[in-house]
Amino acid sequence: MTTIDLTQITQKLLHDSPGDDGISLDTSQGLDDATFNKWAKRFGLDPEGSNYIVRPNQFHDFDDASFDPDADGDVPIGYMTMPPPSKRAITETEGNDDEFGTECILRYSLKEHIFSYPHFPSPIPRPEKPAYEIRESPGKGVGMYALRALSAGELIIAERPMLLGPPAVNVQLVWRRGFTHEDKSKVSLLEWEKLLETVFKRMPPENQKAYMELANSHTHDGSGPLLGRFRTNGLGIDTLVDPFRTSHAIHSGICKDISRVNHSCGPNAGRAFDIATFCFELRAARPISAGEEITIHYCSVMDKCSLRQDQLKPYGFRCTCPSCTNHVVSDKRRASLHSLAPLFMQWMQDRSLPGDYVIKECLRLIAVIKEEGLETHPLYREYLELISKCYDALGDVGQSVSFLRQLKLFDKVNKSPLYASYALKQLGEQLIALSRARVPPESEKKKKKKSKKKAAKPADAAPEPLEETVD
Ligand SMILES: C[S@@+](CC[C@H](N)C(=O)[O-])C[C@H]1O[C@@H](n2cnc3c(N)ncnc32)[C@H](O)[C@@H]1O
Repeated sequence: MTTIDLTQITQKLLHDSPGDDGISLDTSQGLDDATFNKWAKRFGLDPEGSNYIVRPNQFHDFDDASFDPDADGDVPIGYMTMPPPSKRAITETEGNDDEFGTECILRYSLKEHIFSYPHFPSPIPRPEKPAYEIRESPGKGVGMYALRALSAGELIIAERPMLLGPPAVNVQLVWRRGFTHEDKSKVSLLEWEKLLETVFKRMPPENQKAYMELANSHTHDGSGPLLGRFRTNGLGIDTLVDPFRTSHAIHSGICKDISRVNHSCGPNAGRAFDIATFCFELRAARPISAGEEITIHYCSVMDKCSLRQDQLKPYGFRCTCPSCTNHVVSDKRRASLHSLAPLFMQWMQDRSLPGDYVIKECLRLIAVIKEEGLETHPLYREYLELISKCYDALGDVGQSVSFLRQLKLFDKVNKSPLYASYALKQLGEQLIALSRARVPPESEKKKKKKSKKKAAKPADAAPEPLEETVD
Protein backbone atom coordinates (compact mmCIF):
# COMPACT_ATOMS: atom_id res chain seq x y z
CA MET A 1 0.00 0.00 0.00
CA THR A 2 1.18 3.48 -0.75
CA THR A 3 1.66 6.05 1.97
CA ILE A 4 -1.31 8.12 3.03
CA ASP A 5 -1.14 11.80 2.31
CA LEU A 6 -3.63 13.11 4.85
CA THR A 7 -3.20 16.77 4.03
CA GLN A 8 -3.59 16.47 0.30
CA ILE A 9 -6.74 14.37 0.49
CA THR A 10 -8.57 15.92 3.38
CA GLN A 11 -7.94 19.47 2.25
CA LYS A 12 -9.32 18.62 -1.13
CA LEU A 13 -12.32 16.73 0.20
CA LEU A 14 -13.27 19.22 2.82
CA HIS A 15 -14.76 21.35 0.08
CA ASP A 16 -16.20 18.68 -2.19
CA SER A 17 -19.10 16.32 -1.77
CA PRO A 18 -19.22 12.88 -3.37
CA GLY A 19 -22.79 13.57 -4.42
CA ASP A 20 -25.18 10.79 -5.21
CA ASP A 21 -24.41 8.51 -8.10
CA GLY A 22 -25.43 5.24 -6.58
CA ILE A 23 -22.16 4.09 -5.04
CA SER A 24 -22.30 3.12 -1.43
CA LEU A 25 -19.69 5.20 0.28
CA ASP A 26 -19.48 3.49 3.60
CA THR A 27 -19.15 -0.11 2.54
CA SER A 28 -17.51 -2.12 5.30
CA GLN A 29 -15.23 -4.01 2.92
CA GLY A 30 -13.62 -1.04 1.26
CA LEU A 31 -13.78 -0.44 -2.50
CA ASP A 32 -12.05 -2.56 -5.11
CA ASP A 33 -9.31 -0.78 -7.01
CA ALA A 34 -11.43 0.09 -10.08
CA THR A 35 -14.25 1.70 -8.08
CA PHE A 36 -11.87 3.44 -5.74
CA ASN A 37 -9.89 4.88 -8.64
CA LYS A 38 -13.08 6.20 -10.18
CA TRP A 39 -13.83 8.09 -6.98
CA ALA A 40 -10.31 9.31 -6.53
CA LYS A 41 -10.27 10.70 -10.08
CA ARG A 42 -13.54 12.41 -9.48
CA PHE A 43 -11.87 14.36 -6.69
CA GLY A 44 -8.86 15.04 -8.84
CA LEU A 45 -6.67 12.80 -6.69
CA ASP A 46 -3.91 10.63 -7.92
CA PRO A 47 -5.38 7.13 -7.34
CA GLU A 48 -1.91 5.73 -6.80
CA GLY A 49 -1.14 8.26 -4.10
CA SER A 50 -4.06 7.61 -1.77
CA ASN A 51 -5.92 4.83 -0.06
CA TYR A 52 -8.96 6.63 1.23
CA ILE A 53 -11.39 9.46 0.63
CA VAL A 54 -13.19 11.18 3.45
CA ARG A 55 -16.82 11.76 2.85
CA PRO A 56 -17.21 15.38 3.88
CA ASN A 57 -19.26 15.44 7.03
CA GLN A 58 -22.09 17.85 7.15
CA PHE A 59 -21.40 19.90 10.24
CA HIS A 60 -24.03 22.57 10.36
CA ASP A 61 -23.95 26.05 11.75
CA PHE A 62 -26.86 26.03 14.23
CA ASP A 63 -26.41 29.75 14.87
CA ASP A 64 -27.41 30.37 11.26
CA ALA A 65 -31.08 31.38 11.34
CA SER A 66 -31.70 29.86 7.89
CA PHE A 67 -30.58 26.37 9.01
CA ASP A 68 -33.33 23.79 8.52
CA PRO A 69 -32.94 20.84 10.95
CA ASP A 70 -35.39 18.70 8.97
CA ALA A 71 -33.55 18.94 5.67
CA ASP A 72 -31.21 16.09 6.70
CA GLY A 73 -32.63 12.60 7.27
CA ASP A 74 -30.59 11.99 10.43
CA VAL A 75 -30.46 14.22 13.52
CA PRO A 76 -27.93 16.79 12.33
CA ILE A 77 -24.72 17.56 14.18
CA GLY A 78 -23.36 21.07 14.23
CA TYR A 79 -21.77 23.87 16.18
CA MET A 80 -23.13 26.90 17.97
CA THR A 81 -22.53 29.30 20.85
CA MET A 82 -24.37 28.33 24.04
CA PRO A 83 -26.21 30.18 25.42
CA PRO A 84 -26.60 32.14 22.19
CA PRO A 85 -26.05 35.91 22.51
CA SER A 86 -29.80 36.57 22.13
CA LYS A 87 -30.57 34.40 25.17
CA ARG A 88 -27.54 35.58 27.09
CA ALA A 89 -28.97 39.09 27.20
CA ILE A 90 -31.20 37.85 30.01
CA THR A 91 -28.21 37.05 32.19
CA GLU A 92 -26.54 40.32 31.28
CA THR A 93 -29.25 42.22 33.09
CA GLU A 94 -28.33 40.17 36.17
CA GLY A 95 -24.78 41.43 36.12
CA ASN A 96 -23.02 38.59 34.36
CA ASP A 97 -22.16 40.54 31.27
CA ASP A 98 -18.50 39.55 31.42
CA GLU A 99 -19.32 35.94 30.55
CA PHE A 100 -18.84 34.51 27.11
CA GLY A 101 -20.88 31.71 25.60
CA THR A 102 -19.51 28.19 25.17
CA GLU A 103 -18.54 27.09 21.67
CA CYS A 104 -20.32 23.74 21.35
CA ILE A 105 -20.33 20.76 19.02
CA LEU A 106 -23.59 18.91 19.50
CA ARG A 107 -26.58 17.25 17.88
CA TYR A 108 -29.60 19.35 17.09
CA SER A 109 -31.76 17.29 19.47
CA LEU A 110 -29.41 18.11 22.34
CA LYS A 111 -29.58 21.80 21.46
CA GLU A 112 -33.38 21.63 21.68
CA HIS A 113 -33.15 19.78 24.99
CA ILE A 114 -30.91 22.51 26.44
CA PHE A 115 -33.18 25.28 25.15
CA SER A 116 -36.20 23.68 26.81
CA TYR A 117 -34.36 23.03 30.08
CA PRO A 118 -36.09 24.80 33.00
CA HIS A 119 -34.55 28.21 33.76
CA PHE A 120 -32.02 28.03 30.92
CA PRO A 121 -30.08 30.29 30.78
CA SER A 122 -29.74 31.31 34.42
CA PRO A 123 -27.22 33.74 35.90
CA ILE A 124 -23.89 32.28 36.90
CA PRO A 125 -23.50 31.92 40.67
CA ARG A 126 -20.46 33.55 42.25
CA PRO A 127 -18.62 32.70 45.47
CA GLU A 128 -18.86 35.49 48.02
CA LYS A 129 -15.10 36.06 48.05
CA PRO A 130 -12.40 34.81 45.65
CA ALA A 131 -11.73 31.24 46.73
CA TYR A 132 -8.74 30.06 44.69
CA GLU A 133 -5.62 30.88 42.76
CA ILE A 134 -3.84 29.05 39.94
CA ARG A 135 -0.16 28.58 40.56
CA GLU A 136 2.66 26.12 40.11
CA SER A 137 2.11 22.68 41.58
CA PRO A 138 5.48 20.96 42.02
CA GLY A 139 5.85 18.08 39.55
CA LYS A 140 2.36 18.58 38.09
CA GLY A 141 2.57 21.77 36.02
CA VAL A 142 0.14 24.27 37.51
CA GLY A 143 -2.75 23.54 39.86
CA MET A 144 -5.57 25.23 41.75
CA TYR A 145 -5.05 26.25 45.40
CA ALA A 146 -7.48 27.46 48.08
CA LEU A 147 -6.98 31.15 48.92
CA ARG A 148 -8.91 30.75 52.18
CA ALA A 149 -10.44 28.00 54.31
CA LEU A 150 -13.43 26.45 52.57
CA SER A 151 -16.24 24.52 54.19
CA ALA A 152 -17.73 21.31 52.81
CA GLY A 153 -20.18 22.09 50.01
CA GLU A 154 -18.86 25.63 49.48
CA LEU A 155 -18.73 26.94 45.92
CA ILE A 156 -15.14 27.43 44.74
CA ILE A 157 -16.02 28.57 41.21
CA ALA A 158 -18.86 28.30 38.72
CA GLU A 159 -17.32 28.43 35.27
CA ARG A 160 -18.74 28.33 31.78
CA PRO A 161 -16.59 26.10 29.56
CA MET A 162 -14.77 27.67 26.63
CA LEU A 163 -15.57 24.67 24.47
CA LEU A 164 -17.84 21.63 24.72
CA GLY A 165 -18.24 18.57 22.55
CA PRO A 166 -18.70 14.80 22.33
CA PRO A 167 -15.69 12.50 22.71
CA ALA A 168 -15.55 11.71 18.98
CA VAL A 169 -17.24 12.30 15.67
CA ASN A 170 -18.11 9.75 13.02
CA VAL A 171 -16.14 10.07 9.86
CA GLN A 172 -17.56 8.34 6.82
CA LEU A 173 -14.77 7.03 4.70
CA VAL A 174 -14.37 5.64 1.24
CA TRP A 175 -11.32 3.47 1.37
CA ARG A 176 -9.43 1.09 -0.82
CA ARG A 177 -9.79 -2.53 0.11
CA GLY A 178 -7.09 -3.35 2.63
CA PHE A 179 -7.15 0.03 4.38
CA THR A 180 -6.27 -0.80 7.96
CA HIS A 181 -8.05 -0.06 11.21
CA GLU A 182 -5.07 2.02 12.27
CA ASP A 183 -5.30 4.08 9.08
CA LYS A 184 -8.97 4.72 9.73
CA SER A 185 -8.38 5.86 13.26
CA LYS A 186 -5.72 8.31 11.99
CA VAL A 187 -8.28 9.83 9.66
CA SER A 188 -10.86 10.05 12.45
CA LEU A 189 -8.38 11.96 14.60
CA LEU A 190 -7.63 14.32 11.76
CA GLU A 191 -11.31 14.96 11.07
CA TRP A 192 -11.95 15.61 14.74
CA GLU A 193 -9.10 18.12 14.77
CA LYS A 194 -10.63 19.93 11.80
CA LEU A 195 -14.01 20.21 13.46
CA LEU A 196 -12.38 21.51 16.63
CA GLU A 197 -10.56 24.03 14.48
CA THR A 198 -13.90 25.32 13.19
CA VAL A 199 -15.20 25.98 16.70
CA PHE A 200 -11.83 27.16 17.99
CA LYS A 201 -11.88 29.96 15.41
CA ARG A 202 -15.23 31.10 16.80
CA MET A 203 -13.83 31.54 20.31
CA PRO A 204 -12.85 35.03 21.57
CA PRO A 205 -9.08 35.62 21.20
CA GLU A 206 -8.51 35.52 24.99
CA ASN A 207 -10.11 32.07 25.13
CA GLN A 208 -8.09 30.85 22.15
CA LYS A 209 -4.96 31.92 24.02
CA ALA A 210 -6.12 30.30 27.28
CA TYR A 211 -7.02 27.08 25.42
CA MET A 212 -3.59 26.82 23.79
CA GLU A 213 -1.90 27.41 27.16
CA LEU A 214 -3.58 24.33 28.67
CA ALA A 215 -1.60 21.13 29.24
CA ASN A 216 -1.39 18.54 26.44
CA SER A 217 -0.58 14.92 27.27
CA HIS A 218 -1.57 13.62 23.81
CA THR A 219 1.37 14.70 21.72
CA HIS A 220 2.40 11.28 20.35
CA ASP A 221 -0.83 9.46 19.56
CA GLY A 222 -1.93 11.16 16.37
CA SER A 223 -4.04 13.81 18.12
CA GLY A 224 -3.64 17.32 16.74
CA PRO A 225 -2.89 20.26 19.07
CA LEU A 226 -6.58 21.08 19.66
CA LEU A 227 -7.71 17.48 20.13
CA GLY A 228 -4.73 16.74 22.38
CA ARG A 229 -5.77 19.54 24.72
CA PHE A 230 -9.41 18.50 24.47
CA ARG A 231 -8.51 14.97 25.59
CA THR A 232 -6.18 16.13 28.37
CA ASN A 233 -8.47 18.75 29.88
CA GLY A 234 -12.00 17.58 29.08
CA LEU A 235 -14.29 17.47 32.09
CA GLY A 236 -17.01 14.85 31.56
CA ILE A 237 -20.63 16.04 31.70
CA ASP A 238 -22.99 13.23 32.63
CA THR A 239 -25.94 15.56 33.23
CA LEU A 240 -26.11 16.52 29.55
CA VAL A 241 -28.02 13.63 28.04
CA ASP A 242 -29.61 13.82 24.61
CA PRO A 243 -33.18 12.62 25.23
CA PHE A 244 -33.53 11.40 21.63
CA ARG A 245 -30.63 8.98 21.76
CA THR A 246 -30.67 5.74 23.66
CA SER A 247 -26.92 5.41 23.86
CA HIS A 248 -25.26 8.69 24.56
CA ALA A 249 -21.71 9.87 24.51
CA ILE A 250 -20.63 11.80 27.55
CA HIS A 251 -19.76 15.29 26.37
CA SER A 252 -16.73 17.08 27.73
CA GLY A 253 -16.20 20.72 28.57
CA ILE A 254 -12.88 22.57 28.58
CA CYS A 255 -12.51 25.33 31.15
CA LYS A 256 -9.88 28.01 31.55
CA ASP A 257 -9.55 27.45 35.33
CA ILE A 258 -11.31 24.21 36.36
CA SER A 259 -9.28 22.36 33.70
CA ARG A 260 -6.22 23.34 35.76
CA VAL A 261 -7.35 21.22 38.72
CA ASN A 262 -5.03 18.26 39.22
CA HIS A 263 -5.99 14.69 40.07
CA SER A 264 -6.02 12.87 43.38
CA CYS A 265 -7.51 9.42 44.18
CA GLY A 266 -8.85 11.03 47.38
CA PRO A 267 -10.05 14.34 45.93
CA ASN A 268 -11.16 17.20 48.17
CA ALA A 269 -13.49 18.73 45.58
CA GLY A 270 -16.31 17.63 43.33
CA ARG A 271 -17.57 19.15 40.11
CA ALA A 272 -20.91 19.01 38.42
CA PHE A 273 -22.37 20.59 35.31
CA ASP A 274 -25.50 22.70 35.69
CA ILE A 275 -27.46 22.96 32.44
CA ALA A 276 -29.48 25.99 33.57
CA THR A 277 -26.39 28.19 34.05
CA PHE A 278 -24.42 26.19 31.48
CA CYS A 279 -21.56 26.10 33.96
CA PHE A 280 -19.42 23.65 35.85
CA GLU A 281 -19.64 24.15 39.59
CA LEU A 282 -16.58 23.19 41.59
CA ARG A 283 -17.33 22.70 45.30
CA ALA A 284 -15.40 21.56 48.36
CA ALA A 285 -16.27 17.93 49.16
CA ARG A 286 -14.84 18.30 52.69
CA PRO A 287 -13.29 21.20 54.61
CA ILE A 288 -10.25 22.56 52.74
CA SER A 289 -7.55 24.64 54.46
CA ALA A 290 -6.16 27.90 53.09
CA GLY A 291 -3.20 27.11 50.80
CA GLU A 292 -4.25 23.48 50.24
CA GLU A 293 -4.25 22.19 46.65
CA ILE A 294 -7.74 21.61 45.27
CA THR A 295 -8.10 18.24 43.52
CA ILE A 296 -10.68 16.19 41.61
CA HIS A 297 -10.48 12.61 40.33
CA TYR A 298 -9.78 11.55 36.72
CA CYS A 299 -10.22 7.78 37.23
CA SER A 300 -12.45 5.22 38.99
CA VAL A 301 -11.46 5.77 42.58
CA MET A 302 -12.90 2.47 43.81
CA ASP A 303 -10.55 0.46 41.58
CA LYS A 304 -7.34 -0.78 43.12
CA CYS A 305 -4.22 1.33 42.76
CA SER A 306 -2.67 -0.60 39.83
CA LEU A 307 -5.87 -0.23 37.76
CA ARG A 308 -6.12 3.45 38.60
CA GLN A 309 -2.54 4.01 37.45
CA ASP A 310 -3.45 2.31 34.14
CA GLN A 311 -6.44 4.60 33.70
CA LEU A 312 -4.21 7.63 34.33
CA LYS A 313 -1.60 6.64 31.72
CA PRO A 314 -3.14 8.75 28.91
CA TYR A 315 -2.64 11.79 31.14
CA GLY A 316 1.07 11.04 31.25
CA PHE A 317 1.66 10.81 35.00
CA ARG A 318 1.83 8.35 37.88
CA CYS A 319 -0.33 9.32 40.81
CA THR A 320 1.53 9.84 44.07
CA CYS A 321 -1.44 10.70 46.30
CA PRO A 322 -1.44 9.23 49.84
CA SER A 323 -3.62 6.28 48.76
CA CYS A 324 -1.32 5.36 45.87
CA THR A 325 1.78 5.76 48.03
CA ASN A 326 0.29 3.57 50.73
CA HIS A 327 -1.51 1.29 48.27
CA VAL A 328 -1.34 -2.01 50.17
CA VAL A 329 -3.32 -0.61 53.10
CA SER A 330 -5.45 1.66 50.91
CA ASP A 331 -6.49 -1.09 48.44
CA LYS A 332 -7.69 -3.21 51.35
CA ARG A 333 -9.63 -0.34 52.87
CA ARG A 334 -11.29 0.57 49.56
CA ALA A 335 -12.17 -3.07 48.89
CA SER A 336 -13.96 -3.17 52.27
CA LEU A 337 -16.45 -0.51 51.10
CA HIS A 338 -19.68 -2.02 49.84
CA SER A 339 -23.40 -1.39 49.71
CA LEU A 340 -25.17 -1.75 53.04
CA ALA A 341 -28.64 -1.71 51.49
CA PRO A 342 -29.10 -5.49 52.03
CA LEU A 343 -28.15 -5.07 55.70
CA PHE A 344 -30.74 -2.32 56.02
CA MET A 345 -33.42 -4.55 54.46
CA GLN A 346 -32.49 -7.32 56.89
CA TRP A 347 -32.76 -4.91 59.84
CA MET A 348 -36.14 -3.66 58.65
CA GLN A 349 -37.46 -7.22 58.50
CA ASP A 350 -35.95 -8.63 61.67
CA ARG A 351 -37.17 -6.79 64.77
CA SER A 352 -34.87 -8.81 67.03
CA LEU A 353 -31.76 -7.04 65.65
CA PRO A 354 -30.33 -4.20 67.78
CA GLY A 355 -31.48 -0.64 66.97
CA ASP A 356 -27.98 0.52 65.96
CA TYR A 357 -27.27 -2.60 63.83
CA VAL A 358 -27.04 -0.68 60.51
CA ILE A 359 -26.01 2.70 61.96
CA LYS A 360 -22.89 1.21 63.56
CA GLU A 361 -21.78 -0.42 60.31
CA CYS A 362 -22.50 2.73 58.28
CA LEU A 363 -20.45 4.82 60.71
CA ARG A 364 -17.60 2.31 60.54
CA LEU A 365 -17.54 2.53 56.74
CA ILE A 366 -17.94 6.33 56.77
CA ALA A 367 -14.73 6.41 58.84
CA VAL A 368 -13.04 4.40 56.03
CA ILE A 369 -14.48 6.80 53.42
CA LYS A 370 -12.95 9.71 55.34
CA GLU A 371 -9.58 7.99 55.79
CA GLU A 372 -9.46 7.41 52.04
CA GLY A 373 -10.83 10.83 51.09
CA LEU A 374 -13.79 9.41 49.18
CA GLU A 375 -16.43 11.94 50.18
CA THR A 376 -17.43 12.32 46.51
CA HIS A 377 -18.25 8.61 46.10
CA PRO A 378 -21.93 7.51 45.92
CA LEU A 379 -21.37 4.97 48.71
CA TYR A 380 -20.87 7.88 51.09
CA ARG A 381 -24.28 9.16 50.05
CA GLU A 382 -25.79 5.72 50.62
CA TYR A 383 -24.40 5.44 54.15
CA LEU A 384 -25.71 8.91 55.04
CA GLU A 385 -29.11 8.04 53.65
CA LEU A 386 -29.30 4.73 55.52
CA ILE A 387 -28.34 6.30 58.84
CA SER A 388 -30.97 8.99 58.33
CA LYS A 389 -33.58 6.33 57.52
CA CYS A 390 -32.63 4.22 60.55
CA TYR A 391 -32.92 7.19 62.92
CA ASP A 392 -36.22 8.04 61.32
CA ALA A 393 -37.46 4.48 61.90
CA LEU A 394 -36.24 4.71 65.52
CA GLY A 395 -38.13 7.98 66.00
CA ASP A 396 -35.00 10.12 66.48
CA VAL A 397 -35.95 13.01 64.21
CA GLY A 398 -33.02 15.24 65.27
CA GLN A 399 -30.36 12.73 64.24
CA SER A 400 -32.28 11.77 61.11
CA VAL A 401 -32.39 15.38 59.92
CA SER A 402 -28.74 15.93 60.80
CA PHE A 403 -27.65 13.09 58.46
CA LEU A 404 -30.16 14.21 55.83
CA ARG A 405 -28.45 17.61 55.87
CA GLN A 406 -25.10 15.96 55.17
CA LEU A 407 -26.74 14.04 52.34
CA LYS A 408 -28.11 17.26 50.83
CA LEU A 409 -24.62 18.72 51.00
CA PHE A 410 -23.33 15.71 49.10
CA ASP A 411 -25.99 16.24 46.41
CA LYS A 412 -25.02 19.89 46.09
CA VAL A 413 -21.42 18.89 45.35
CA ASN A 414 -22.17 15.92 43.11
CA LYS A 415 -25.44 16.58 41.31
CA SER A 416 -25.28 13.79 38.82
CA PRO A 417 -27.57 11.19 37.25
CA LEU A 418 -24.82 8.72 38.10
CA TYR A 419 -26.23 8.61 41.60
CA ALA A 420 -29.69 7.85 40.30
CA SER A 421 -28.35 4.87 38.35
CA TYR A 422 -26.29 3.85 41.34
CA ALA A 423 -29.43 3.90 43.49
CA LEU A 424 -31.20 1.77 40.86
CA LYS A 425 -28.36 -0.73 40.90
CA GLN A 426 -28.66 -0.92 44.65
CA LEU A 427 -32.38 -1.43 44.40
CA GLY A 428 -31.66 -4.33 42.04
CA GLU A 429 -29.23 -5.78 44.57
CA GLN A 430 -31.82 -5.45 47.33
CA LEU A 431 -34.39 -7.25 45.22
CA ILE A 432 -31.94 -10.05 44.48
CA ALA A 433 -31.12 -10.32 48.20
CA LEU A 434 -34.81 -10.43 49.01
CA SER A 435 -35.61 -13.04 46.39
CA ARG A 436 -32.74 -15.16 47.72
CA ALA A 437 -34.26 -14.93 51.17
CA ARG A 438 -37.58 -16.10 49.78
CA VAL A 439 -36.36 -19.08 47.72
CA PRO A 440 -35.89 -22.15 49.93
CA PRO A 441 -32.55 -23.92 49.65
CA GLU A 442 -32.35 -26.77 47.08
CA SER A 443 -32.44 -29.56 49.74
CA GLU A 444 -35.70 -28.19 51.18
CA LYS A 445 -37.24 -28.01 47.73
CA LYS A 446 -36.46 -31.70 47.19
CA LYS A 447 -37.93 -32.66 50.61
CA LYS A 448 -41.09 -30.75 49.79
CA LYS A 449 -41.39 -32.54 46.43
CA LYS A 450 -41.00 -35.95 48.10
CA SER A 451 -43.60 -35.29 50.79
CA LYS A 452 -45.92 -33.95 48.09
CA LYS A 453 -45.59 -37.15 46.05
CA LYS A 454 -46.43 -39.23 49.13
CA ALA A 455 -49.54 -37.21 49.81
CA ALA A 456 -50.68 -37.27 46.16
CA LYS A 457 -54.37 -36.71 45.86
CA PRO A 458 -56.89 -38.34 43.49
CA ALA A 459 -57.36 -36.45 40.21
CA ASP A 460 -60.81 -35.23 41.16
CA ALA A 461 -59.68 -33.72 44.45
CA ALA A 462 -60.08 -29.99 44.97
CA PRO A 463 -57.03 -28.05 43.71
CA GLU A 464 -54.50 -26.97 46.30
CA PRO A 465 -53.84 -23.30 46.89
CA LEU A 466 -50.73 -22.07 45.06
CA GLU A 467 -47.62 -23.03 46.94
CA GLU A 468 -46.09 -20.09 48.75
CA THR A 469 -42.38 -19.86 49.35
CA VAL A 470 -42.72 -16.93 51.74
CA ASP A 471 -41.18 -17.69 55.10
C1 LIG B 1 -6.26 18.71 33.29
S1 LIG B 1 -4.57 19.04 33.36
C2 LIG B 1 -4.42 19.69 34.97
C3 LIG B 1 -3.62 20.97 34.97
C4 LIG B 1 -2.19 20.84 34.63
N1 LIG B 1 -1.41 20.48 35.79
C5 LIG B 1 -1.64 22.09 34.00
O1 LIG B 1 -0.49 22.44 34.27
O2 LIG B 1 -2.34 22.71 33.20
C6 LIG B 1 -3.99 17.39 33.45
C7 LIG B 1 -2.49 17.28 33.46
O3 LIG B 1 -2.00 17.72 34.72
C8 LIG B 1 -0.97 16.86 35.21
N2 LIG B 1 -1.46 16.23 36.44
C9 LIG B 1 -2.72 16.19 36.91
N3 LIG B 1 -2.79 15.57 38.09
C10 LIG B 1 -1.55 15.16 38.37
C11 LIG B 1 -0.98 14.44 39.45
N4 LIG B 1 -1.70 14.01 40.47
N5 LIG B 1 0.35 14.20 39.42
C12 LIG B 1 1.12 14.63 38.39
N6 LIG B 1 0.62 15.31 37.32
C13 LIG B 1 -0.69 15.59 37.31
C14 LIG B 1 -0.73 15.85 34.11
O4 LIG B 1 0.30 16.33 33.32
C15 LIG B 1 -2.03 15.85 33.35
O5 LIG B 1 -1.86 15.48 32.00
